[in-house]
Amino acid sequence: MKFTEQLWNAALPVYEKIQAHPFNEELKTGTLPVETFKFYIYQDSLYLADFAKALAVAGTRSSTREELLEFLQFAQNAILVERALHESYFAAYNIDFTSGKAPGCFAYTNYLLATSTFESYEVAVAALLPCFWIYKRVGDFIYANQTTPNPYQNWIDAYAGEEFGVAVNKALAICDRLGEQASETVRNRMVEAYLTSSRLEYSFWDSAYRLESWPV
Ligand SMILES: Cc1ncc(C[n+]2csc(CCO)c2C)c(N)n1
Repeated sequence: MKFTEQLWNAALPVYEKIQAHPFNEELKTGTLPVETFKFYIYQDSLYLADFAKALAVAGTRSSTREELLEFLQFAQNAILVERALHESYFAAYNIDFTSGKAPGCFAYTNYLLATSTFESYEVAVAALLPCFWIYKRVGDFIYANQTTPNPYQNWIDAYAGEEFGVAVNKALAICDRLGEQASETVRNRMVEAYLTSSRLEYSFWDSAYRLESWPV
């Protein structure tokens, strides 16, 4: 069994909860309230800026130039996606939030930044993988089962698209190589990191669905 298949199995219960979460269910049927989508887009733009930094930092810790280049390309792409969000959705929906990161976004971005900086390269890669893989699987699921016409079509298309699929496969190949070469101890830490990020992916959607704010 490939190492990434082990990761998938370890976090399968979390993935199933993500796929069935009312945020994704309502995105699929097009019934998600627009205020919720706006809140999510705003949080995602804050997420992507830090995610790009975490990818770049993880890349600097790789042992090959090929992987450094791939991570820098992922990072560049995350910034371009963030810019596209601003140019399309922020303008179309008149988004002008100033509230900053909600707790769900804060927890996830800080986990990724800390892990990519202070953990081993292997563990950092495992922590970054759910951002790619879970999004791809959720995107494909929603794309295949969506109600059309759907007000969130552009968003759905981006994550079910061919281009994003290529990036996901590259991230998977890197993680498989690292997992196969790692010791048992490192592999266990990679599983733990993958699981934590999967839980934080869930929390991110749940936070947006609840329009989460700080209790104080
Ligand atoms: C919370 C959250 N998690 C994952 C993604 C997906 N994503 C956006 S850009 C990118 C990689 C670019 O190379 C990935 C995987 C997201 N948008 N928001």
